[in-house]
Amino acid sequence: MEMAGLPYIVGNWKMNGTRAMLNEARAIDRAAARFPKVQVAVAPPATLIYRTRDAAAIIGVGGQDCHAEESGAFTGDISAQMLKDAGADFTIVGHSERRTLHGESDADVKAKAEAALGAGLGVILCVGETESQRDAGEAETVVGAQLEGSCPRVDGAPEKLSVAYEPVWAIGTGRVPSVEDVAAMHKAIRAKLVALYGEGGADVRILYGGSVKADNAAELLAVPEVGGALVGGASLSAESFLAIVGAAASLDAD
Ligand SMILES: O=C[C@H](O)COP(=O)(O)O
Repeated sequence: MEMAGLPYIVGNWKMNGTRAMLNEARAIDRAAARFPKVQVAVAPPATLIYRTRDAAAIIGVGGQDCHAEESGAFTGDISAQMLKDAGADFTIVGHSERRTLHGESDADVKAKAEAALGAGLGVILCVGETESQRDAGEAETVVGAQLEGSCPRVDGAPEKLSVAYEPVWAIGTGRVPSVEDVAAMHKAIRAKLVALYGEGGADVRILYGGSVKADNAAELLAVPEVGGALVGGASLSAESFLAIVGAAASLDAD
């Protein structure tokens, strides 16, 4: 379900949610019908993908990670084909929590992104600098290198690819970069995507993620080259997530 051009608001539930969370998914799905100019999706834990797909008619449903191989002796892992089979439309890859806590390299992330595209999934590829990298003035260099190393190189890659810029220091902290810093980084990401993919790189959606809430969403989503948001904590209740979806819808109406 690719709807390039529309703001893309994606909830990453991380390791949160048992079946009771399906009520939130249903509420998000029902409300999404009121916002046809916003593409809405959630990435529940893998255990809930099938049920979320079953409970929701309109919104996209995605995984939070996948293995690069299709099948095999990889205890605890889930392949892109399995996500697709469970009803996923897309998967997140390269989230900083995977890069940091699971030691995933750019090469690992690239292989995962290519596997996901090969399985017919959309991909949200995450990049972002740490606080010390930003303080050292290295943020754009670090993010540029992450993109070089982890962007998928397969035919038609850009069509199903989104990039999420998530400064590590803004995730779950309540801190967000200034709109100027977001604008500068998204501009740099756009230039890198065009360098990597040519014309197709101009259409890749670039999401912002990191402490997006109802009260800052409109300001962040209005920044040039911000094509949506990857939302963690505020996506865990339909009410707070829908406030962000509503902010995206109002921008479109302006
Ligand atoms: O994938 C989502 C991000 O890590 C942002 O999380 P957060 O909205 O809780 O800061």
